[in-house]
Amino acid sequence: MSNRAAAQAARDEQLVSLVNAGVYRDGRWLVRGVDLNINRGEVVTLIGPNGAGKSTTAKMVTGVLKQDEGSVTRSSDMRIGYVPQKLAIDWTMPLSVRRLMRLTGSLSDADLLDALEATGIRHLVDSEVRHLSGGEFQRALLARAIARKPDLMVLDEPVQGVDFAGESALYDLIRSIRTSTGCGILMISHDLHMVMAGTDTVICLNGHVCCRGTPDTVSQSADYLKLFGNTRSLAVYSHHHDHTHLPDGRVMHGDGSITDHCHPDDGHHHGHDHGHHDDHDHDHPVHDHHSHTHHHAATEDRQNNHA
Ligand SMILES: Nc1ncnc2c1ncn2[C@@H]1O[C@H](COP(=O)(O)OP(=O)(O)OP(=O)(O)O)[C@@H](O)[C@H]1O
Repeated sequence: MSNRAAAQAARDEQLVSLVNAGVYRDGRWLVRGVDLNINRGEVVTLIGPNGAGKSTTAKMVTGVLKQDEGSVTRSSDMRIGYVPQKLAIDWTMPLSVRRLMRLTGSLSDADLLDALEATGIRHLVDSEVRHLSGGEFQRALLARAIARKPDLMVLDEPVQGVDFAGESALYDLIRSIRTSTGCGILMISHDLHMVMAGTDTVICLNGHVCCRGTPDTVSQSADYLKLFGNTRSLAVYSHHHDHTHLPDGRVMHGDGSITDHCHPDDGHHHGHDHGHHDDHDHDHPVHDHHSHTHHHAATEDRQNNHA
């Protein structure tokens, strides 16, 4: 059986499932009411603005954060490869790609070189990490994750610091990793951008699930168009939230009107009692929250070192 057929055949195998999952910290819900399944061979992308709960949701998936309500079920022997948004690395110290690959555990030379080969940077194995370009660095992080042959890859902003052409190449690479290994992939992105093309399922978060579906379904759905604009190209390539969560939990829409919910009559708030989402203080658009600054610190450091 070809790799592709094998990946296809295994598609029904569910790797992780979140049902009505939420995380409550410091007196508020960071994210709530998340339903999410990832099957083997499937690419699921979380989109949404800063502070929307994308990383928090990914951490529930990996088990780094435990949900405060709802359920999270993981396939028992699942291996997870995580590509973080930032790395706590001292960029003033010399660090080769080879050592970067082994920072989190031992790895045979063969597996190490195979992974670098798969991401197209085998020739850089002895290069200094701080001298890598943005795209090469992201490839090194991807290689580090796939070297351990994960069942599920979680990629937090995999194209940051990468130019437009490099971004397209990286998404191609991520898709090819999915096809050749059959792993499931959870990606996080700030906006739809190019991520749409290679994604099976898009879940848009804004403290809760705003909308979801295949890229085509999402970009053509009345709900999506209502939320994000009414031209398809705009819908696919740029993602605008047309509402602001006020500190008191109510929602101000683009036209200035204020309601208790983002889109009270369109059926997104399914099943559970989501009304109480908006009873909490999730003022996404206004907080310049520490985690964002924190997350990007290493990238900025790295870029400074490149400068
Ligand atoms: N451990 C924590 N304790 C308290 N608050 C937290 C914690 N982790 C994250 N937050 C807050 O939860 C909210 C969601 O954060 P999260 O990192 O999930 O957002 P995000 O969608 O990934 O954002 P970005 O695009 O900026 O990375 C933010 O307001 C953040 O400050």
